[in-house]
Amino acid sequence: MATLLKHSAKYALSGRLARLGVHSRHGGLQCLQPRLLPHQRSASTSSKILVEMDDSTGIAVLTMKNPPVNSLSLDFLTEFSISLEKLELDRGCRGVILTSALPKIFSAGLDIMEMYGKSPEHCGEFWKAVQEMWLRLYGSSMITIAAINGSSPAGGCLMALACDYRIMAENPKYSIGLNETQLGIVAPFWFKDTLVNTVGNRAAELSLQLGLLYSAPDALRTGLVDLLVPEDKVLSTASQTMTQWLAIPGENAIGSNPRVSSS
Ligand SMILES: CCCCCCCCCCCCC/C=C/C(=O)SCCNC(=O)CCNC(=O)[C@H](O)C(C)(C)COP(=O)(O)OP(=O)(O)OC[C@H]1O[C@@H](n2cnc3c(N)ncnc32)[C@H](O)[C@@H]1OP(=O)(O)O
Repeated sequence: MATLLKHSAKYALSGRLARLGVHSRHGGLQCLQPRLLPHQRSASTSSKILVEMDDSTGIAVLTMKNPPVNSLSLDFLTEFSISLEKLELDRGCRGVILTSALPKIFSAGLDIMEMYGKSPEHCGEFWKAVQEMWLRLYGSSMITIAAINGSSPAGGCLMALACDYRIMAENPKYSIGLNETQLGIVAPFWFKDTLVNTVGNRAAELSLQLGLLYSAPDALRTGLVDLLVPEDKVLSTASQTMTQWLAIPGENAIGSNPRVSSS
């Protein structure tokens, strides 16, 4: 029942998502290997996204590679949503790890150049693409883990928040948060809701009103991220964590998520 509710809530998020249908990708218990063996891997790449799929575990690593800072441009967002949709349609894919190929940056958030001096039509298309990215990630029927290996302000933080679990590099130079207020912007309500659902009301109020960017230790204390690990362990820890989540029987890890399920 919980699973069905999760599915119906999730697919109600977007008419386009409804096309994906309700099917189970989370079969019984499996013994999963955290490491990817070369012969079991497949990779697909677009210019800004690399997807590496391990068929033996059902774990895909989606790596953002849009230098210099993985800003969320219209092109990037389009490629991102297409990549995620392909994984969603792949019944063999059960979990996605989201990470960055760039040193020091997870994502700088929305591409500022997409919002400056552009036509209303372009802004509308861009905004739709931002919403689509969030809907696909937040409403995914796969387990999603953000492997945050760099700074992640504003829309970059939203991406991480839209995942089921967040693992961040314990580098004192990295920061994360919905800092829109500091930029003279009010974070849209669904940015706010995603934050509230993660850190609770009071922490979200302070965070949004002051436009706080948290250091990695403060992000952990606030609950913005779930785990800090040394920088070179972010991806391997994400892989191990994913294996644990995918070992939860049936669809219970997904179905018991309160953000999309009411029983
Ligand atoms: C119905 C229609 C409605 C339409 C409405 C549409 C608009 C709606 C608006 C509402 C939006 C609300 C929510 C907003 C969310 C956002 O995400 S806004 C973006 C917020 N992000 C930032 O402000 C990030 C700013 N950047 C940084 O803090 C730093 O750059 C960094 C990421 C920490 C990296 O620092 P560092 O390594 O020191 O690199 P830099 O030298 O600073 O930058 C390198 C180059 O990258 C460019 N750049 C940085 N961030 C962005 C970005 N967000 N977009 C585009 N470009 C970016 C930077 O300018 C540098 O470029 P060059 O000078 O050319 O090298």
